Order: sequence, then structure tokens, then C-alpha cells
Amino acid sequence: KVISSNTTHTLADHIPWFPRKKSDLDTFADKVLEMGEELDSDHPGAKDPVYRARRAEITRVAKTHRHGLPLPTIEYTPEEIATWGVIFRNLVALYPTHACKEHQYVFPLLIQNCGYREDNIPQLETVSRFLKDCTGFTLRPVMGLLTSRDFLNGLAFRVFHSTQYIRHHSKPLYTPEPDVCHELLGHAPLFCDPDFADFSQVKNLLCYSGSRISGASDSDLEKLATIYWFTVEFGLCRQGGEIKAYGAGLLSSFGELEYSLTDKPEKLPFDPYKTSVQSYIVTEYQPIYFVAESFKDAKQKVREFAKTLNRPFSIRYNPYTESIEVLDNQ
Ligand SMILES: Cc1ccnc(-n2c(S)nc3sc(C)c(C)c3c2=O)c1
Ligand SMILES: [Fe+3]
Repeated sequence: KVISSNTTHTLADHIPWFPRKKSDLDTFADKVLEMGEELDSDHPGAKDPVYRARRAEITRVAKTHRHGLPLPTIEYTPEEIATWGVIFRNLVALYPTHACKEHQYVFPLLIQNCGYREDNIPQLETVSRFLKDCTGFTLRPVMGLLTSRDFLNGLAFRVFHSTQYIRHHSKPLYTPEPDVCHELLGHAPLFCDPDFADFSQVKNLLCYSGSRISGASDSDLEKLATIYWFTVEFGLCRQGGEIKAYGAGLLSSFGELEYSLTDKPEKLPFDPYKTSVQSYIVTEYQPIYFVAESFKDAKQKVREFAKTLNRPFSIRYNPYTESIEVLDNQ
């Protein structure tokens, strides 16, 4: 039975706040871990005051966004577009042999409908409207790194929090953090695929179990975030007897995309029980990748795995009211 937020049910009283409606995501606007201006000392743009000012400006624009408004347009500079162009050219050359079929299917449509060109950085609004038509996914601008919990909760609403700044021009093929190239070349194409969209949302609806009081919720959340990393960010899949990449971190990184399909890294079958406790590093190429049979299969495996997490309640997404409903498991 549905426990709506206005019942007096005791369980509902004990559940700490989490977004119930898509518009609740506006509250994340001020919650990013760092505002994007304070760059780490090893960041390629750390000593470039012009770049830091640019990051601050894009962060300020992103802060003005509210649910229901069109996404802000960024006027990219010729230098930013040139940086994008280097990445675009390098990756487009690899996609035919390294990208999964879903990415290869949708990429020409993004070129045709969303201005994906080496001399143009597409606007989030254009891509978000295209995504909405494909799978109901939409984009939101974010100012820096959200916590895993907030970021994954967004995915439960089929909302992907996307950066709008671009990496520093001095290192076009490296970025220590997500940037607009990572979002548009890595994540957006896969969110156009219905099976991948289902897989992403299912996994993150389970994250709500991670917003409960008991300590277990944090470790549950950590397990689900790790599954996120080894699928949405670094996932490989078997297609037609070959292994291809579907993870955004691979599809947006020229070097790692090549490396991931060589025989250097270890490749294990995707299994939530093992994947969820595998350690990973973000600053270097992964020594281990997980290979999914298909997005449908991965979704089924995650559903089964989720039953083993201690969840006194489960949740359902109501697409008509764009809200989360809490169901009592009793
Ligand atoms: C779960 C979660 C929450 C917020 N952001 C992320 N997230 C995403 S989506 N892509 C990238 S690419 C990169 C180099 C980093 C560091 C990074 C990242 O941190 C993941
Ligand atoms: Fe990412």
C-alpha cells in the first residue's frame, strides 16, 4: 500500500527527507560539494585565472536554473570550441570499433538533431529535449560534484545532472572531473536508449533505500554507487561475440576507450554481488572492468541483488505526477 507523505504512518515519520517530486531537485542547487571555482591544485586550470573566472561564471548561471525553466544557454568561446573539437574528432574515429551498438545507433541522430559537430558544442537544452522524446530523461545543469546520494536520486526521476563547463585547453584528452564533453559524448547518447534508461532508473530507485536512517543505508548506497561506476561510467558489454564499451567514462576518454578493449585490463562478468564491492580508482585507467550481457540482463540482476539489501519499504516512480511513492513492504 502506498504511504503518501501526508499519512501519519510511523515509518513515513522516520524516513529522512529525500526528493519526492522532480521539482524537489531544485533544493540540490546550493548543495554541491564544491562550487567549481576552488579547483584542486593539480587541476590543469588551477593556475589560470581566466579559466577560473570562466568556471565561476558558468557556475553562477547554472545556479539560476529551476525545474520547468529552459536550461541556460552558454556562449562558448572559440578556444572552448577548439578544445571540444580535438576531443570530438579523436572519439568519433574510435566509436565504430569501440562503442556499443546503442551509442553507434543514436550518435548520427545527435549530429542531425542536436548540433553535434566538431565546430559546435551542443546546448544542454537542445540535448535535453531530444532525450525527453527518446526516454523521458532530462538534463539539469549542476555546479560541481553532487554527493552520490543526490546525484543518484536525480536518476530515479530520469534527471541527469550535467556540467556545462569544459576542461582546460592545456589537456584536451584529460579531465579529473566530469565536464560537458563527458556528459554529451559519454552519458547523453546512452540515456537515449530505452533499455539503458530503464536500467539506470531501476538501479537508482533502489538508492532510495539508501536514504533511510539505519547505518546499513550508507553501505547500501555505497554498493549501488559502486555498481553505478562499473556500469554507467566504466561498463563494457558483449555484443555479437565482441566486447564493446557503454560506460560514459570510456566513451568520453580517448585513451581509456582504447585501453579498455585491449587485453591489459581484467574483464569480469557483471555480477552485482561482486561488482558492488569491487574497489575502483578515478584518477587512472581501471585495472578491472565488468562485462554485461545486455542492459535488460543487468537490470534483472540488479533487481534480484536489491532484494538482499535491507529495505523496510520499496518505492515506485509515478510518471504521471513525476513523484516517488513509498510502498510499505510489510
Ligand atoms: C555517483 C556520482 C555522483 C556525482 N558525479 C559522478 N561522476 C560522474 S557521473 N562522472 C564522472 S567523470 C569523472 C572523472 C568523475 C570524477 C565523475 C563523477 O564523479 C558520479
Ligand atoms: Fe559521468
